[in-house]
Amino acid sequence: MNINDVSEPATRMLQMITGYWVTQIVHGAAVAEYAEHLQKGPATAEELATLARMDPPAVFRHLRACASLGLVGFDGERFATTPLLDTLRRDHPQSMRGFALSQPAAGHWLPWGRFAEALRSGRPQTVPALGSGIFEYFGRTPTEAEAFTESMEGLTALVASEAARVLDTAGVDRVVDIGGASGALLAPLLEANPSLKATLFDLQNVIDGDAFSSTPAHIVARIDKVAGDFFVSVPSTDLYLLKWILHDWNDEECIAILRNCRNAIAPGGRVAIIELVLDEVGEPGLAPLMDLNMLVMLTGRERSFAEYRDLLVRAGFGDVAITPTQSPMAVITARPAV
Ligand SMILES: C[S@@+](CC[C@H](N)C(=O)[O-])C[C@H]1O[C@@H](n2cnc3c(N)ncnc32)[C@H](O)[C@@H]1O
Repeated sequence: MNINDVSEPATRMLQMITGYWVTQIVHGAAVAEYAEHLQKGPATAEELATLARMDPPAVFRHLRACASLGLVGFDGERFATTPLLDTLRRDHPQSMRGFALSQPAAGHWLPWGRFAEALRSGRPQTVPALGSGIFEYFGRTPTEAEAFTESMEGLTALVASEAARVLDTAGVDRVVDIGGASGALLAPLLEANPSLKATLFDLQNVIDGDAFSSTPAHIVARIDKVAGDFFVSVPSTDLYLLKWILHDWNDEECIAILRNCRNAIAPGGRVAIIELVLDEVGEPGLAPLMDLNMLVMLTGRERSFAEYRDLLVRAGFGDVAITPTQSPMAVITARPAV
């Protein structure tokens, strides 16, 4: 077996099996803030260890592994950043920092450590691993919760301008982002339509957190923040956004959320669901892998367009349409059935 020949099945398998090492190496780079520190110029392992308050020999070994993965460059003395490492900067336009901090942290890592049990039982592993569901866990671990909200912001940046391009808000008074986390989805919509108002709706701990960290102040001024539980009720409006909400929940829970939107929707209103949409079995892409994240973490699942349409119809909506975007996500719109 040639360990460098990725066309060899055993080599690929070895890479897959040790994939979690890479996950934690990237997590360590985010925790040590190499991307932020190296933005100012190349540095030695000792200097980076001092800045990060970490063990210098361990930091050198970490940086050597990072160099072998193409995360940093090395000139024989000092380490330098790369475009890949730059995506771990908080101010990067497509920042992956929050994702790198939150996915390999205990809230996701411990349930994923029980993956085989999720396969056996078909049930999420958050309660056995964390003692509660993930959103309750975030309620008592503010640092991890903030990293998760930041991760949602980074991933939303990949799709927000596309959502604004395909969603016509002419004549819409107010858009409500249900479970909107950092509110990053709202900014391009508000930029595109100067008369549009917006509400960010999420759990109390999220609303109290560091929302809108990357949103310009003149846009933030147009957004109300409302704390609540979408299983109880949602604010009334004429356009609801639900991005990466329904995939968290099982069919009955999704229908409960959608019925609350249906009950509160203004005449002529719409819901817009923004999700990865499952394709044929064997199609490459994020959706089949995200589906397993839902299996381990929550009661939800990824769905096909037909499955989303079925949920919407059962919750009292019709006129269901899907618009693909130039991101991995699609926008599914619906209006109350007459
Ligand atoms: C997967 S995140 C999606 C965040 C955001 N929509 C996005 O796509 O970036 C799910 C969001 O739903 C919120 N959430 C979970 N349970 C909720 C509830 N019962 N009521 C309101 N928001 C809730 C979480 O706090 C979190 O911000």
